[in-house]
Amino acid sequence: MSSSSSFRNYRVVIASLFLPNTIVLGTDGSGKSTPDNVAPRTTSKANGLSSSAKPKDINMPEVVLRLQNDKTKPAVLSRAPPLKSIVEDLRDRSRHPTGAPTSPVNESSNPFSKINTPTSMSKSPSTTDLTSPTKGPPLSYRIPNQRRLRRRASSRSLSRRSDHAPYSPDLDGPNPDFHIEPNAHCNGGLKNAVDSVSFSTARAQPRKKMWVGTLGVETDSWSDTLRQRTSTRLRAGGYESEVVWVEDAVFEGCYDEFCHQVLWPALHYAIPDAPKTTMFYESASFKQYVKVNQKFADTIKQIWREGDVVWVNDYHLMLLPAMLRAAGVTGPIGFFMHIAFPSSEIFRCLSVRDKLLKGMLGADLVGFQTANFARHFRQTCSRILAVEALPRGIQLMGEEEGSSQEGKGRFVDVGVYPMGIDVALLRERRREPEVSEWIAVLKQRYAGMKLIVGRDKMDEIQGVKQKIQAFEVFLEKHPEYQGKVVLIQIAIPSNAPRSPNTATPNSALIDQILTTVSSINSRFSTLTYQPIVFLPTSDVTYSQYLALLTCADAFIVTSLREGMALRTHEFVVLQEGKERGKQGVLVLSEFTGSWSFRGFRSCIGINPWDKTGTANSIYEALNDTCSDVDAVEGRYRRWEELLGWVEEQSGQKFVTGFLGRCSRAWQEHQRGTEGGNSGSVDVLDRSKVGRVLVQWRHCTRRLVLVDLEGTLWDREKYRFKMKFKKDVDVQDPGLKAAIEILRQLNADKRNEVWVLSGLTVQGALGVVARELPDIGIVAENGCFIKTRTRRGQPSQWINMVGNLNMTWKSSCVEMLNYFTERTPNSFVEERQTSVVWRFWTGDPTEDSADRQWARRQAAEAQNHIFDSLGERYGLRIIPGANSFLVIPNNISRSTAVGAILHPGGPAQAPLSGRSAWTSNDLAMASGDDLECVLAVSGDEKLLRRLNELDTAETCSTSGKGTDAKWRMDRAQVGELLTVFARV
Ligand SMILES: O=P(O)(O)OC[C@H]1O[C@H](O[C@H]2O[C@H](CO)[C@@H](O)[C@H](O)[C@H]2O)[C@H](O)[C@@H](O)[C@@H]1O
Repeated sequence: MSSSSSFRNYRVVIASLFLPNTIVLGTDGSGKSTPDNVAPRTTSKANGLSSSAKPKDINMPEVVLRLQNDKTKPAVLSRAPPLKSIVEDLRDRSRHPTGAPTSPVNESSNPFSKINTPTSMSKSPSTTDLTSPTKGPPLSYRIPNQRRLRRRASSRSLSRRSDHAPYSPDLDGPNPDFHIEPNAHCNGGLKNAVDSVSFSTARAQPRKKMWVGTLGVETDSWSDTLRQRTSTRLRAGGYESEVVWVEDAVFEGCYDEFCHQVLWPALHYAIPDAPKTTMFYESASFKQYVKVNQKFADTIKQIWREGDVVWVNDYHLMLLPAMLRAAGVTGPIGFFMHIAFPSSEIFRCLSVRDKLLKGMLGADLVGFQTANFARHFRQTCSRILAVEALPRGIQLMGEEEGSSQEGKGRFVDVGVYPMGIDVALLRERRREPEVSEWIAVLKQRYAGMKLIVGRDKMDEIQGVKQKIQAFEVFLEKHPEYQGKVVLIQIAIPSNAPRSPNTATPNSALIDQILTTVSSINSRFSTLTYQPIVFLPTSDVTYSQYLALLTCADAFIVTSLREGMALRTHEFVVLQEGKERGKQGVLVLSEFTGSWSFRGFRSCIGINPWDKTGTANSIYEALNDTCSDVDAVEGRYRRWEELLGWVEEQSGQKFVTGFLGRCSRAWQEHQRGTEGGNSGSVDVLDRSKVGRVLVQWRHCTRRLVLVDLEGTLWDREKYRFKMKFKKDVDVQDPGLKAAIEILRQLNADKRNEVWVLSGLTVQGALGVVARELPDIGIVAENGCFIKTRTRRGQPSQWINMVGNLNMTWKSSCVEMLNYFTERTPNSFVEERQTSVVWRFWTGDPTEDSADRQWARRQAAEAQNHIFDSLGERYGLRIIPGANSFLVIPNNISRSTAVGAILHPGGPAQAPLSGRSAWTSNDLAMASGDDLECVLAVSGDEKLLRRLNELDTAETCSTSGKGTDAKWRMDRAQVGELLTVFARV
């Protein structure tokens, strides 16, 4: 695949831990199984919307809730039970000691009730009937000790069919029945976003997709035949899924332990509570994590074909990109992190930090939900792996200077791709009659009351405890709201471990939350009022959920950290159609991805750690009586702004933006890879130089621009040999050889030679200037230009940056002195307008602990300088293998060359009254006679700029990704320039 046109037909392989659909053994509710030879349910597309058969999990990214089947819908709704008093309710409960919910929801028909909800919650007296605000948990309710939330505990179990007649699948039989159902565990946000994109019609969009993932059920006991039959069924059109088969125990170690107990908290910035949580940052289950990732790599390798784009999703698969590369996947690979990414100070606590980062860096593009997460990732890579972090991504160093692989590093793009929802589909869903019916029921039940709604996972990260506590403070501070406001909190089971004997932090937390809920309810309840209604997700249908969001006066998210928070986007859309100014208010934690977008600043932001502040915000959200025109208008405008952003940041934009960039990044990286597949950047060597010489030979005017150190002159080698003694450069035979080549080039009157350097005007450049007075020199990366001597006019050094604020230099040197003290044999080189830190003066090919230490120090130093001075003074840092340079942003060789080429530029030679370049020949100013430019440089910016000239032959010597027309091996620069000098 060498051109972008190939991408019009590409297939996207979406790797995500769970497939969108799963296999359930036995027949479905209607007694049907899914025959092997019948076409699967198809997903028809109309206006880009999925109209796949129900039940479907639309816009439920945080947990998959399903529509209830027909049994639960209008018939029940239209006969909603009469409003009962708490006395009646308690009487009912005493008749039904299990506390089984009496809501219209037919729980048995909700297959997710047995998956996402622990028995302890789904059957506990804490569950309550949505339609009855007066009902609730008995005040003394507590979770029994043995209860634990086991998020996926039953997910891989075969006993999911409790809603039907007992079923014992005959797994040994030749053809056990099975059917296909939506997978409760798949990332609903991702699935909805992918489904919102047309994979067949649009140009420059993927034509096909293939999901790769696990089923989310236990499969150890499945025969090979059953595996084959189910794999074949899911592969077919309509499902387009490839199953990754993982042993149950391996999956459990990977998912329940490593993902949920190590990665989940760490990536959400949770500090280990050592020594209580011994497994927090170090876990033997990493081995299982590796195995699961490897299974994915093996499976993808089998189906991967040229032209595919592989899209790896989320923290469960951080090792996969590098494994795919190792397995020989040569096409584009993208990695998207759906959850948060912490600062390096937290990430560095993970014992397997290097492996995880290197795994992700196997991708061409690594995407995050917010700029902060992306920045953390870049800094973490730079600090932990000592690689170069640039605003656009990570430059991997490749091999060290001097080795045969020197400079052959790879670039990994890092970008921000905020996830969004499928707004059109949500609107379609809310128009369904049962949603309206539930809206009517809720309005009647909660008439005269303010409704606050929340839906969160029951773990430390999503801050339910903080929310409940803040709500209590609110009721205390504003007694006028007692009896008038209800918080309906939908609880998603948390990521608790499976081990039956472990008392987990989560079970303690849930205990704490439910105790607090009980205590608040006992404090503020009356005969007809209960302030908090606590519901497990399994007790809420999707229609009820949409109705709740529609009726809510406020929606509150108190996450302590979160990747995005798409439920808030749903809330915003569902406020549509309300009377102007009556839209509900969003109260949103500042620590969510959603909050970090400008478009979301119209909500009420809260710090969830600040209970009083949150309580005040609840008051603010509810107290907006909309009585005066300004308030009405203000409320409406705020909601309108939120809606604008939700529409703008759609799921479709997320998918097409990420995949489009991933393909382009891969193409760019191909160009930058020596001998890359695209073949678009040829190596200019002896065999090909003839192609350039054809034109060169006939030019009467040639501009030669060549980098000195690192390109024409291997300075470091000699300096190392001479132990970096002062003024050693001027005696270097390599410098003399370089001067000789420049002399030969300059001897031809048709050539105007310019040397480009990062060195100061003294030292080596002083020697060049003395030996070759009539060539031009750019020193200190563009800070100084020495004009050429021609026609008797003396040359002179021009300061290009006389007006620049250089106060940053002393602070920078001070910081570097600190690092120098800790890094043996390092030193600071202060230049006029830049500072260099040489952190390694030993053997450049050495890979010792000392050198690694020096590189880590360098990464650390770069980050300190960048964070404290970079933005303030507009500095950039250019890292090298053994040193890095700190220089103002607006100084570059490219700018200097611009000044040389531009007649009115600052390099205008004062004596000639013309620009440095045109001083020799006015005709050049018009470009008429500018027949040929030869540029040999490692400066990509400069080469790109020169590419704009038709007559330029640009050659990159950096070994990195390049837009130059040619690549040139540094070792051959002298020899090739001699060829040019002779023609
Ligand atoms: O619980 P897991 O199976 O380990 O999955 C983690 C969560 O993934 C999804 O949420 C994340 O992605 C969402 C969409 O990009 C984003 O809005 C959210 O903030 C992320 O946490 C999934 O929706 C959750 O149910 C999973 O718990």
